[in-house]
Amino acid sequence: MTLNVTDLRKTYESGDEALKGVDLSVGGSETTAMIGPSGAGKSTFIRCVNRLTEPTSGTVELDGTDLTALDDDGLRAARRDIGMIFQEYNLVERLTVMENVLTGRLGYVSAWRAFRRNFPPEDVERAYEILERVGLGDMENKRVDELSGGQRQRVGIARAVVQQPKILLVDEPTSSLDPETSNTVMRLLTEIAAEREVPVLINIHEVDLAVEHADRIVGLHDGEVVFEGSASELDEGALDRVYRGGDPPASRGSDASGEDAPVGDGSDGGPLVGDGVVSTDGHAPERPTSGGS
Ligand SMILES: Nc1ncnc2c1ncn2[C@@H]1O[C@H](COP(=O)(O)OP(=O)(O)OP(=O)(O)O)[C@@H](O)[C@H]1O
Repeated sequence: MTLNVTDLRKTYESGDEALKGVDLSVGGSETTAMIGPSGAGKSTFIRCVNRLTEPTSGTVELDGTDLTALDDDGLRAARRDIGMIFQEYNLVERLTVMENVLTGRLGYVSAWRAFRRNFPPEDVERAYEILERVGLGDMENKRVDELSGGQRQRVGIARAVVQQPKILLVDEPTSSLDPETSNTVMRLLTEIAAEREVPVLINIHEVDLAVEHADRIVGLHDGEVVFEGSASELDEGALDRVYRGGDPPASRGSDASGEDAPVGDGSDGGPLVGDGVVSTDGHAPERPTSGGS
């Protein structure tokens, strides 16, 4: 499975240019982390990939099919192949863990079966297996509103995986989790990518988590990719470009080691890392006054 994004642009109705021509390929069972300061365009990018937000121009090819050219039916079918672990695709609070996971199969069963909650036995079996895999083996009957943040995120992962997607898109999976749980969730995502041989694209604030878990890091600044490489290549210069829009280096050199993780205490305006909470460029992105699209 390969996702090929070419020259993706998004200008909101407000005139805000959130993406200014982004190219990105993701494939194999690779975990790609997208980092960048608040307002860089990370969420816009991931939402444009599955067209929750309509891109202004550019192409998004999933195994050769351009998603931007699909009509509603085509898009609905294509979205079966995209597992989404998104904040706003949140869980249904009053339903059980199992019921939430099975909603991942909704794209495959008829509306009537879904309404009756009458899922095929193989779907139920698959849901049990996945719950076991994410460490919620005995929790299928718990209501989601009784779970911890980490457990909820695991339900979200199980729900995306039960769909048997060809790619996983993940938006800020750890933003409300403590550091230890964040690590566990990131590890789970990368392991599942390897086991199921699907690529994972993760938007993540915390640079240290990206460095530790991702195979590849993509840095966005102001709607443009300003870094792409391995964790060890993410040196001070690269971080400066990502978080402060510094100039690209004349010649590309890398002397950063993996253990010398490029993290800071935020005092220099750079990424603040260490307690699971990151302040990026020190100020929130300006919201357009018109409300936008
Ligand atoms: N619905 C919208 N309407 C208008 N402008 C928007 C909308 N959503 C985002 N923007 C603008 O687009 C730019 C990119 O925002 P986006 O949310 O994609 O960034 P981000 O990197 O995900 O930031 P964060 O890490 O804070 O979530 C920002 O300038 C933002 O104000």
